[in-house]
Amino acid sequence: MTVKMAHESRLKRRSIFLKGDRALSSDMRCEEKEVPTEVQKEVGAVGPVHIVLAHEDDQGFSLDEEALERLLLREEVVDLDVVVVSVAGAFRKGKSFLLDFLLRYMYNQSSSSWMGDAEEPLTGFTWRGGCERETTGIQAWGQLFLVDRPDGSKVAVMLMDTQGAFDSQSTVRDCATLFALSTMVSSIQVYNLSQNVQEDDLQHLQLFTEYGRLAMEQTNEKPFQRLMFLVRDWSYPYEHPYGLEGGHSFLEKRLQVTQQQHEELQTVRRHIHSCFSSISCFLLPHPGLRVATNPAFDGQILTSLSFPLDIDEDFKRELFCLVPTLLAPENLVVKEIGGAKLTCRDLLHYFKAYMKIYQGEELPHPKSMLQATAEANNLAAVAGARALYTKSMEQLCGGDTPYMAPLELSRRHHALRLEAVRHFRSVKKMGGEELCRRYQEQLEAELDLSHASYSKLNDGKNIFRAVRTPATLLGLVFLCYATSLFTGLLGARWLASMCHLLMGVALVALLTWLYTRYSGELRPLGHVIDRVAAALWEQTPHQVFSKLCEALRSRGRLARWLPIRRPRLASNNNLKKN
Ligand SMILES: Nc1nc2c(ncn2[C@@H]2O[C@H](COP(=O)(O)OP(=O)(O)OP(=O)(O)O)[C@@H](O)[C@H]2O)c(=O)[nH]1
Ligand SMILES: [Mg+2]
Repeated sequence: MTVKMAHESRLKRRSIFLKGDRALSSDMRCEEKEVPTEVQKEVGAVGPVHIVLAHEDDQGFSLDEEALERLLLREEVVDLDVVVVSVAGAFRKGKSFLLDFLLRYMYNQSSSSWMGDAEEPLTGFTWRGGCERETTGIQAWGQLFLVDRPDGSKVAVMLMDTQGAFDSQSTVRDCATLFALSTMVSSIQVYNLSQNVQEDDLQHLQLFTEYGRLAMEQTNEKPFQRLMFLVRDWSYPYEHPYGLEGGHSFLEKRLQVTQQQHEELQTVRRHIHSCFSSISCFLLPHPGLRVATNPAFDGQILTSLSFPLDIDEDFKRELFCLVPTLLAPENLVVKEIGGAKLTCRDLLHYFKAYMKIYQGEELPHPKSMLQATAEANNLAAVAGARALYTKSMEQLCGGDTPYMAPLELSRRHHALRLEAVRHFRSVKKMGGEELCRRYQEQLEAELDLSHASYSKLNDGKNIFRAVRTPATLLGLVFLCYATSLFTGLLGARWLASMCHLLMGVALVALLTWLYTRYSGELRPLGHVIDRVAAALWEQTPHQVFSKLCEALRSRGRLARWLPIRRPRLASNNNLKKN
């Protein structure tokens, strides 16, 4: 084809476009325009505002409260009901590109030729070709649009663009946080997908919405409002035609729950149905290879002589249906939480509250599928090994078994611990050696703790341990009595009185202890008396006895009874040396 023929065919196609498309025909002109249009001027004057900022180095996200306040607390919108339209999904799938058409519609609400001038570059939310991510955090259009609804009410419409999920710099937690946050604050969430609705798309939606539901107060109502699956580059119009109707039949099939399905598939579908009050689907054709692959394409919807790049007719036609489906006054959905409509002022508060929850540490961290599976595998293996150990220990020294020598108990614990660890290691697990070692350490620590509590239980069965407190207190009573008699005889009355007083205290303590043991009441008091008695027991007879043994064993027997000379602190010496 010669250059002239190509030029002619382009012009011909342009005129077909102008005639064929009812709505677009009136406003579109073929002449090259140098003066920016009204829409261009308005879009250029405002621009997107970063309301949620993504921080580098795994620092998460933060809310730019001032920017959000500037947007939502404007006098003309602050008390109006708010409609929030958000587009979310994987990165590099044309979200910002689509939002720029939504912008054109909002700036040209009354006109049927809202798509704008044919040769006008597509501006607004930043979009571009290439394989690296563009949008980060959450951006809102720097102006809310006032719309009169058919019922006479006036609402403010906010358009929101989100960071694409699954790029190489974001963790699963980042993706879940942004998706959940945008779903929580929006009344219409567009889930932007490519080519088909795959099972993993549904699983991610389940994960992200569950993460959102976790941060919201529990109610019986569905937590989110309208969800639209937007399938880009739909290539099977012969099975399900483009648009809303084709999307409806397609989605009905995809989200159908049948008894033959595996439980896992049923759960995902039930979860999605339980989260949104209305779910729809729109099948959008491919915009044309030149849109997707040519770096020089700047969003013009019509071929120009200098840039022979244009958007496919099918795409334009379907886009022309899609945008009003979302934004026509009769289709707007006011944001509601817990059944109450939100004004812009309310939305600001909710935004701040939700952001705080995601910045805090009380929510669990969503994990990748492999990580979650590996952790579940390891946890199951730990539970199996722990059960094996506990069963054997219960048989050995459980509540209804007799007292056992502590040394023998410790020996059996070590043998069973080894067996449990061997069992843990023999179970096949995902996640590699590092993770396995971490869980093994956790298991070993748990078994040691169990051993400590079995030892205590065993000690409790020792009759001498059981009578230690009353024996100590009785001993104290007799000691005080004898001392008071002796000191009374010597004439040291005040000392005798002191001994009487101490004897009284010991007697009251003994009676209280007996009462707590008999009734099971005042247990903390009983525990304190036990501890004091144990301390007395260990400090006096036991310590004296052990010192005596040590002294007898040593050469200079009496030397041991002399006050201990403490060695000087090494640090002091060092200091002096220095
Ligand atoms: N295949 C295909 N490409 C599209 C479509 N819509 C836009 N594009 C192209 O996709 C590329 C990325 O567009 P963006 O709007 O920046 O994509 P995004 O999803 O916002 O990307 P991130 O901001 O990185 O998440 C651009 O080259 C667009 O021309 C579509 O429906 N199908
Ligand atoms: Mg983008």
